[in-house]
Amino acid sequence: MSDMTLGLRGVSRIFNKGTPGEVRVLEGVDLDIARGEVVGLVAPSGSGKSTLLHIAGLLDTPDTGEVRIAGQDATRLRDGARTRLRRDTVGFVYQFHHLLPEFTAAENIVLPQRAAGVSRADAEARAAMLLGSVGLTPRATHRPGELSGGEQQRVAVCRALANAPQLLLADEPTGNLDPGTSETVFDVLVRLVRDTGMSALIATHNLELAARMDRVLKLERARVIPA
Ligand SMILES: Nc1ncnc2c1ncn2[C@@H]1O[C@H](COP(=O)(O)OP(=O)(O)OP(=O)(O)O)[C@@H](O)[C@H]1O
Repeated sequence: MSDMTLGLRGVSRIFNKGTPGEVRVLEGVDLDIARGEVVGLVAPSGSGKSTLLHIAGLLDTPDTGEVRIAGQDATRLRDGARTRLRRDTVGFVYQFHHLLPEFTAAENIVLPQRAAGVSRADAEARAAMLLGSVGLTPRATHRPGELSGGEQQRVAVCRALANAPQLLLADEPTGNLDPGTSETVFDVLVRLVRDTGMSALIATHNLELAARMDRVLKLERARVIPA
C-alpha cells in the first residue's frame, strides 16, 4: 500500500481556455499528503482553493497532470470507477453544512453508509458512535433546522467520516462560525482525523487554526508552496 494518500503531479486547471475570459487557476501543481498527515491550505479568496480541493476529491478533472489517491491513478479511471474511488476514500466538509433538511442528524450520517452498501443496523450504530464522539448524542433525532450552526457543522464532520475515508478534504469548515464555535468544530475535526489516522487537507483563512496542523501550504500565483 502506498504511503501517500494524495499525490498531485503537474496539475493544471484553466477555465475558458483560449477565450478572453481565460482563468489560469492552477498551473503545474505538485502536492503530496502522506498517510496520517494533516495539512493546512491558506489562500486568499479567489485563488483557486475550491478548484484544488475539487480536483483532489475527484469532483473535477485537471486539464493536465495526474491525481493519485490511495495509490490509484484517478486520472486514468472511467467515470464509474472514479465515483466509487471517491465514495470509498474521500470525505468532504464544506463551509456550509449541506445536510439534508428533511432528515435527522443521525439519518444524515446513515444515508451515505447505506449508499455504500452498509447494513441499516451497522450504519445506525456508526452514526450513533460518531455523534457521541462529537458530543451530540442528545441531538441525534433533531433535524438540521433545529440545530445551531456549530452543531450542524459537527454533524457535517460526522457525515464526512461516515464511510471511514482515507482522506478528508475541508473547504473553510469553520468559515461560517463565530470564533468560539469555530474553535470547537475545528478541535472536533482534527481530533477525529488524528484518532482514525486519516489524512486531511484543510483550507482555512484562520492562521491560528492552520498553525496547529502538521504542515501549512499556500496557494499563490496558481502554485502550491510551503507557507
Ligand atoms: N467553472 C468556472 N468557470 C470559470 N471560472 C471559474 C470556474 N470556477 C472557478 N472559476 C474562477 O477560478 C478562480 C478560482 O476559483 P475558486 O472557487 O477555486 O477560488 P477560491 O480560492 O476557492 O475562492 P473562495 O475562497 O472565494 O471560495 C476564480 O477567479 C473563479 O472565478
